[in-house]
Amino acid sequence: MADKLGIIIVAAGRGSRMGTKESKQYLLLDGKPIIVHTLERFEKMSAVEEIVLVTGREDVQRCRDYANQYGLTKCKHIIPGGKERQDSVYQGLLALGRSTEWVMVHDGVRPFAHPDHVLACLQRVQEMGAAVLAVPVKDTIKVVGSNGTIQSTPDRSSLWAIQTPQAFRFALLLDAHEKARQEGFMGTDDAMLVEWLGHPVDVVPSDYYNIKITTPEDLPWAEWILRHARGEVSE
Ligand SMILES: Nc1ccn([C@@H]2O[C@H](COP(=O)(O)OP(=O)(O)OP(=O)(O)O)[C@@H](O)[C@H]2O)c(=O)n1
Ligand SMILES: C[C@](O)(CO)[C@H](O)COP(=O)(O)O
Repeated sequence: MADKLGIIIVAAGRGSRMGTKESKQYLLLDGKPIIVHTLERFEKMSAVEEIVLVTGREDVQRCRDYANQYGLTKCKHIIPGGKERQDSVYQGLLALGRSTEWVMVHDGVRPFAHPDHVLACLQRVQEMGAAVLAVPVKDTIKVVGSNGTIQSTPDRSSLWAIQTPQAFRFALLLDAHEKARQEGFMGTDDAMLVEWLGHPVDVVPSDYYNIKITTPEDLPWAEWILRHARGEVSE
């Protein structure tokens, strides 16, 4: 990719569903903070030149120390985030600046995005302007009403669980964020803001190892994925 590509890694959340005193992105996985595992994945990719890490205001210095300790030389900006994930991504966009052509947004608590899938996403975004990783859902999904009964069963063949990274033409994502801020529209991912603008978003197949570490039962699963990636356990 010849044009300027910026990576935003958001890690300013509190991890309330994890329920630990320490925010989940700093919990240790094989002796290393989860956020460092995630950053190392992107640091190793030759297509990646510049990473913006968005953290809690109180964690900026800690993250600077990690960047030095673990040799994360591509982590060029470490900045404070906002109240919601969407606010944190917006701060990342401002830090990258308008000379950026392409941007990829990734959750700091998704340490296992496969480099081949990240590259596939980068290829697709150049054709489509917006591309996200995803996997087909494995369960039957129901829409449940406030009275606790099933309202409907969407056709599973069209349901995908959306992951990160999510890649966009920079100007498109900035426009989506600025309009959403003006109109008070909130989305749980960046694709949602771009969809809201009416722009198509391409879905790039990923794998089920690219989990978001969200609740306590994800931690032993994450340890297993790490060992599996190193060839220490079989399927
Ligand atoms: N204000 C926020 C909220 C979330 N995130 C980041 O967005 C990613 C995905 O969010 P999620 O898993 O929901 O993290 P938390 O918001 O920390 O978790 P919870 O919702 O359980 O509090 C995480 O890397 C998280 O740190 C962020 O940068 N800024
Ligand atoms: C961006 C995301 O990881 C895509 O699956 C997800 O939407 C984040 O949502 P959460 O509400 O912060 O878990």
